[in-house]
Amino acid sequence: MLRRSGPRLGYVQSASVSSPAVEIRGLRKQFGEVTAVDGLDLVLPRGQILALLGPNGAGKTTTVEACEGFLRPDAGQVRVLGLDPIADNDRLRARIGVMLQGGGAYPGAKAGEMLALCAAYSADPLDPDWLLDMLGLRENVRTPYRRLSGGQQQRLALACALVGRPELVFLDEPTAGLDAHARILVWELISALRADGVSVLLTTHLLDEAEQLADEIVIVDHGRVVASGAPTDLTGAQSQDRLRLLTATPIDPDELAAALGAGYRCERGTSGAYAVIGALTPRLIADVAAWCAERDVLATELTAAQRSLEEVFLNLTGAEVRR
Ligand SMILES: Nc1ncnc2c1ncn2[C@@H]1O[C@H](COP(=O)(O)OP(=O)(O)OP(=O)(O)O)[C@@H](O)[C@H]1O
Repeated sequence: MLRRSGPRLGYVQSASVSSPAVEIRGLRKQFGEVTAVDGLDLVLPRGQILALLGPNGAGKTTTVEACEGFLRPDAGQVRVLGLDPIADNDRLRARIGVMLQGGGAYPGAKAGEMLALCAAYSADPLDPDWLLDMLGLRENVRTPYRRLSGGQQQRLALACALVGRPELVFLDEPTAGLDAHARILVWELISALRADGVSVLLTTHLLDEAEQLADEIVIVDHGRVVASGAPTDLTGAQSQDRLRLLTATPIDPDELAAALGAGYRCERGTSGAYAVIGALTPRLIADVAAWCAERDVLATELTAAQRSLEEVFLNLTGAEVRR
């Protein structure tokens, strides 16, 4: 668990504020014929990390942009740090950090200059050199933005979002395109934010990222919330009632389920394994093994399996690719 480990940013946010960091009620946004967000509710309490997960086109970026004040909702209410992101935009700007894909408008500017510029907007910024060190960008201080690699640009965008000591940070796919080392660096930094009481709303396609970092995961599809909860709530709810069975030769799952009796189902998974769903008891394991033995089927694996977040996600949003 990365949480509470790693570096500290050294600016502790007060948790004793009553309004949530983000509160969205009934958000709707239409683009022509396309309903991007369709009555979405979401609450991010102060000092927590919330990960928005969803297939391509699910409405994640639209939701985040409504919070950042870049988009006017068609209906619903959005409050950020207790304020209206559009009407109170000037007051909010200094208190939130936004990680922009593409890093801003100065492709010729050097990395160090860009960060210094972002720092100049804050009354009490973090030390830019320290932040560049933290993100492994020290050697790129004099590199023009357009010459940075994709991963370096991504990390610089994160540094720009954080340098003003924001109370709340919006991170849109913060580790997209990063190599494994850089991803761990960024994960540590996000954990450090949480340890300092900073609230984080992030979107990601990486299920392990959401599982590692988030206090709360919200899965959206077709602009609506389809599931939400702590990672362990989403994956663990059914961990005690699934048996994963791998066999050397195929079996008929319906026949096995019928033999096990009422209260049991058996499904064939995509990887060739079977899942027996029902009360997980010592008797069940013995019965499944005996059923295989009677049919001369070699059971190569029999495990009390925990549903992965990926299974939960695919189950809720379907397995087909979105465009
Ligand atoms: N400015 C826009 N004009 C027209 N359609 C838009 C606009 N912005 C978003 N959409 C559409 O709204 C829907 C939701 O888009 P959004 O970018 O919010 O999804 P997303 O969940 O962030 O997707 P991805 O994971 O691919 O980034 C998509 O169908 C998208 O094409």
